[in-house]
Amino acid sequence: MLPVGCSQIDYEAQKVFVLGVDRKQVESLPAYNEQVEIDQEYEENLREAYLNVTSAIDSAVLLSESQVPRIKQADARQANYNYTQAADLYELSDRHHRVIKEYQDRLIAEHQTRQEKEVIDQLVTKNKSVEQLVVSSSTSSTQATHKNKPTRCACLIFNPVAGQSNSEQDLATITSLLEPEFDLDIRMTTPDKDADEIAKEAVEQGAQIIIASGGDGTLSAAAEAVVGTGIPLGVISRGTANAFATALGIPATIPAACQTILDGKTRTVDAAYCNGRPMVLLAGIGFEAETVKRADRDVKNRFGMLAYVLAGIHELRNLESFETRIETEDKVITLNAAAVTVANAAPPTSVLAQGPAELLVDDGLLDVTIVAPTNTISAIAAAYNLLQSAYSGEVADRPDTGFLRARSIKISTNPPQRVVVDGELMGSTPIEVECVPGGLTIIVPTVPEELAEEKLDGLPNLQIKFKKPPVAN
Ligand SMILES: Nc1ncnc2c1ncn2[C@@H]1O[C@H](COP(=O)(O)OP(=O)(O)OP(=O)(O)O)[C@@H](O)[C@H]1O
Repeated sequence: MLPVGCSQIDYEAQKVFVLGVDRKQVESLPAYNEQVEIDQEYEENLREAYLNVTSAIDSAVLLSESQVPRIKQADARQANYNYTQAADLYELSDRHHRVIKEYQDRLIAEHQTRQEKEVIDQLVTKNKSVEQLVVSSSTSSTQATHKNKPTRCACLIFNPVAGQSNSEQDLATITSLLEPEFDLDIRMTTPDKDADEIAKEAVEQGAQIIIASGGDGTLSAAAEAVVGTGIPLGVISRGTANAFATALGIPATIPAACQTILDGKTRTVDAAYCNGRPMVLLAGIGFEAETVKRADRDVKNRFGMLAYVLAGIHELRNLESFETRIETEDKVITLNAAAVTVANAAPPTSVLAQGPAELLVDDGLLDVTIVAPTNTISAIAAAYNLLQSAYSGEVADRPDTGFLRARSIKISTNPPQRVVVDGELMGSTPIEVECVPGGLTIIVPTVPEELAEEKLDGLPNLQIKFKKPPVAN
């Protein structure tokens, strides 16, 4: 066992380097194997071994003296021992434990924003005990261990090509945060085996929890596979648009998403079936489908979220309306439209779903938004009006925009239009969408996500002048 202060974790090389520990110290350590119970006495013996030997540093670790942690002498068996008495053994350093430290810093910052100081204290204490010891192992050196073994099992479905970040680093961060509590069965998606197939296998094999990490395609596919199973789904978003997480109120950063999963609060939300295929967010007909088609992988890699905007602008130029027939439980409507969206849940950025302004994800109903502008200028105005609806909470009020709610909806068009379901192209009209009330169990934050009021830090030449003095808290 190695105190975290004597370690340097290199996630890319998948190695833990040992700092400032000599041969004599290693030989005097209490024996370790996976069966050993790490109780207080074991920990004290361990600490004593590290603190009592002061021989020269083994040059094999290739560190200059200034880089080596200076271990202070202290009485390891003191009755009221606390970890700050041998801070060099237990403190995280910016240089050697950047990932864990960043996670800890972000956790603290988030919770401070929410003014939950008692929660921070609990988290810091909890995290500290996780960080205190690291096992150096030739096979998997990225695993932090805790006195207790993981208590829960989960299948982690991970798309290694999602988004624009470094996926190896992302996976290392996720495992370092979750593995102290979860026995993770990590399964990678491949071009031939996507999240849907992997999640279905995991369901058949009796998975207790399924965690999906990737872009909207991966998250939706995994969610669709668990619809109706009651198996809780954890979500770690790493995509371009992160619509899935935003629509369901799940944090978009990896550390906050992992903390949500560790906290383990579940909520049942509605799902739906579109032409017999599970759907969690929305089905778009017309404009949205064309936009998704244009935002391909290469463009998304180069432009990120902008890819959708670029694709959207291009589509606006080619806007064409089509004859539409919408049938619900109690009526049949015919009209001309340029875009029809059937939404169960949608983030504010899914503008064409925002007619009703507020989409309730647990009301047992689907929301249909119809946009029918007659030219490009009014299309832009309608889209802007819908965006405003999403953020202001007031329903869209333009004559070329309409909406309705129903539990089951059939839509046909003339001519047939492309359909996109949860971000993936799925054939063309007609479609039949049926709500499945409470069909999905999802792991959500204990404290609902709050919308940030403003973010100005970091802008070039930023100057802020308050017209009135800021009110002290
Ligand atoms: N190992 C892999 N190599 C290549 N492609 C993969 C691999 N695993 C999954 N895929 C493909 O990735 C796509 C899903 O990507 P996903 O939505 O997770 O990320 P994204 O496209 O970056 O996110 P967003 O949809 O937010 O832009 C699927 O088409 C799937 O076939």
